[in-house]
Amino acid sequence: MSTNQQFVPGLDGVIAAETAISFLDTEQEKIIIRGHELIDLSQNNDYIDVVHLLLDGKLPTASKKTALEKKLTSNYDIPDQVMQILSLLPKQTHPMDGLRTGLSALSGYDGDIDNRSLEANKSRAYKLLGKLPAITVNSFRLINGQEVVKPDPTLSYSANFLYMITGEKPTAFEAEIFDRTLLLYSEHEMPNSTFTARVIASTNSDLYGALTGGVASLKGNLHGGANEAVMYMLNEVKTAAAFEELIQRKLINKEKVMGFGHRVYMKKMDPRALVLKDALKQLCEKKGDYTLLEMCEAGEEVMREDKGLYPNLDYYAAPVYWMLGIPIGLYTPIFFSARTAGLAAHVIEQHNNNRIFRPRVHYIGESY
Ligand SMILES: CC(=O)SCCNC(=O)CCNC(=O)[C@H](O)C(C)(C)COP(=O)(O)OP(=O)(O)OC[C@H]1O[C@@H](n2cnc3c(N)ncnc32)[C@H](O)[C@@H]1OP(=O)(O)O
Ligand SMILES: O=C([O-])CC(=O)C(=O)O
Repeated sequence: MSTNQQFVPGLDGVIAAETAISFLDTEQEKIIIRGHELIDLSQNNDYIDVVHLLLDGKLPTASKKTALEKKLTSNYDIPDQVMQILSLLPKQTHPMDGLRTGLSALSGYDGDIDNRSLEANKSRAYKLLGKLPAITVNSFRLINGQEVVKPDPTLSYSANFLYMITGEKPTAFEAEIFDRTLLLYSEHEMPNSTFTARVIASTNSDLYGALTGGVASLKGNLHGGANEAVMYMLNEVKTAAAFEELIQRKLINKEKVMGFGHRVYMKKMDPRALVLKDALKQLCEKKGDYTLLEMCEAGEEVMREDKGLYPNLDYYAAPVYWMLGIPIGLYTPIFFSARTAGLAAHVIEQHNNNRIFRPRVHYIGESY
């Protein structure tokens, strides 16, 4: 027995929601976030602006921005018991699983968890965004047997995040590049993790549960996990020629090359990747060492010529994070942390106009 609907593997091209949050306009090659172009935002605005845009619907005025920064800073603290839970995790725990555990544990500290009103959800989202850098960094540190690091509220949101990661106060240049990566990762229409979060939210479940599911989705290397996979691949060799060979070998072995391809931009470069390629160039220039850029460009060329495939954001995020001195295990958790703004906006939108997701199947089992 089957329904009359056509089955589309991977739901390729299927419309899953009506949204006012974002849209990948492939015809005009624009990533639209609430009417603004993400690439323009990455040149003229910072992550905090985009957080406000996603959650409050418009870019902030100067005073709203200051208020938002204060709101985030005042929510930096993590309950000690959550840190204790994280300290009990075995050291082979994947950093994304550490983050997932910490995020999930925070739900028990929300005294208003059953309140799904717009205001309650928004306030919850901002509180979580305040806590995410400390949860992300300290879950990683505790799993690795390192001391917990406390946030520095005198720094900007992104500078503090980077400071907690590296243990050193970043230069303005480093903080700005890191901020740009957060901004570019903040929202991207209907990737697997957003769909996951919306599906969970559609049962009237809460933001913590929806986000926790989002972490699990983002961990996979076909999605967010690709950024760390790219860096492991780059670290396998030392020169552009060797990297070219490595990629060619992977293609001969019919392996997927991480950081390439995209469901929506399969035959074009992800516009966000170009921005981070430029950031990598700037970082190489500062260091006076262009090796990583040369390797990435060599990989890009082989993939374009041999497969007609182009880099996605993760391909250039990886070497940028490497050059900022960020441990590889934190690449995907940072992606999630930045994406929390977009995911929360989607969960709020789903709660505000909800119908439970419940698709059908084509049955191909035993006859009956
Ligand atoms: C920020 C992000 O999350 S971006 C995505 C990050 N993920 C990655 O970089 C992982 C590598 N890329 C991929 O696996 C895919 O391109 C995805 C998951 C991003 C998109 O998947 P889909 O839209 O389902 O495309 P699908 O996997 O069917 O690929 C279509 C064809 O291109 C090939 N292809 C796609 N990506 C790659 C790749 N990275 N390396 C080699 N071949 C690839 C496939 O083998 C397939 O070829 P075929 O038609 O000959 O079988
Ligand atoms: O859109 C997608 O499928 C994946 C992606 O690039 C993202 O989540 O940023």
